[in-house]
Amino acid sequence: MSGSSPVPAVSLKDFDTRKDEITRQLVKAAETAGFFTLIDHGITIDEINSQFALSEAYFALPHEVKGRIPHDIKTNNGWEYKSQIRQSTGTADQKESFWIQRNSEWPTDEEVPNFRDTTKNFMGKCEQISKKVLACLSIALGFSEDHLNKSMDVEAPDNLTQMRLIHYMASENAAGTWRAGNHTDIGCLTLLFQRDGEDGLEICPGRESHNDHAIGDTFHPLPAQTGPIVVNIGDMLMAWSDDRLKANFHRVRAKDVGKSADRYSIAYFNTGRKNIIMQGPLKK
Ligand SMILES: O=C(O)CCC(=O)C(=O)O
Ligand SMILES: [Fe+2]
Repeated sequence: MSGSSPVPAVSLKDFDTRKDEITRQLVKAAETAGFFTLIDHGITIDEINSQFALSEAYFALPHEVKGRIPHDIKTNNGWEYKSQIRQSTGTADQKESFWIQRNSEWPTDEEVPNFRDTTKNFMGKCEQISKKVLACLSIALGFSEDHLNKSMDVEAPDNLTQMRLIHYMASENAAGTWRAGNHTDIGCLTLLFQRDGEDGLEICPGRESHNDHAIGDTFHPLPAQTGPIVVNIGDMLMAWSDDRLKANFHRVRAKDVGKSADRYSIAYFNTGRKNIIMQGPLKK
């Protein structure tokens, strides 16, 4: 690991002609750190900033308005406030978040102008990028190029892929609390957007051995940058690759001592279809 980022940056430039090289880079990172960043992915800084502006506008709404769509685990849609308790910490993450799927209920244009159209468009771009990565990983695993994407069809009514807007509230002397406790992602592949200066994400890449929830293991900060997309392998893809691709632990911290400003992040969780059975190459 070197430089300011503990994970490799992979460029998607000229994807069609560089697919073999990109595949090699992606699979190497996915087999070790379980994390990489994507650059030249086609979403502009303006588009990313606009999506974050909508997220800030949404979270600035009064609790009564956000509570109009409460988080529902059956629909994967809605707002939660300091409610997610991680197994690793047993305490609630110090954050609020809004979960959305394509067929979700959305804030109205009066509540947050253009929220729905802009966010749907942004989700569509995340889907296109995810498709490229999943095509490469399918090939690397010895499957046909469309193997992983077949389980992902976002138009299918049983698709569970979702976007999550996250807001970590400003805090002071946060020792003993977590913005997001140690965890691996349960889905297939996560795309995460951060903004310059809003650090706090820490990852635990390439552990040779691990203990429960990676407590006591070494975590490395992954500096926040507007532009590069942080991508990580989730538990599903680890299973579907017979453990070859690694779902690694990560967490988000505020400063133990002193003030931490608000932090916003946007995660796109490729989760796949509920009614499709997937197996790894060894058909275990
Ligand atoms: O907000 C972040 O940077 C990470 C969020 C995360 O890991 C998650 O929601 O699964
Ligand atoms: Fe995560």
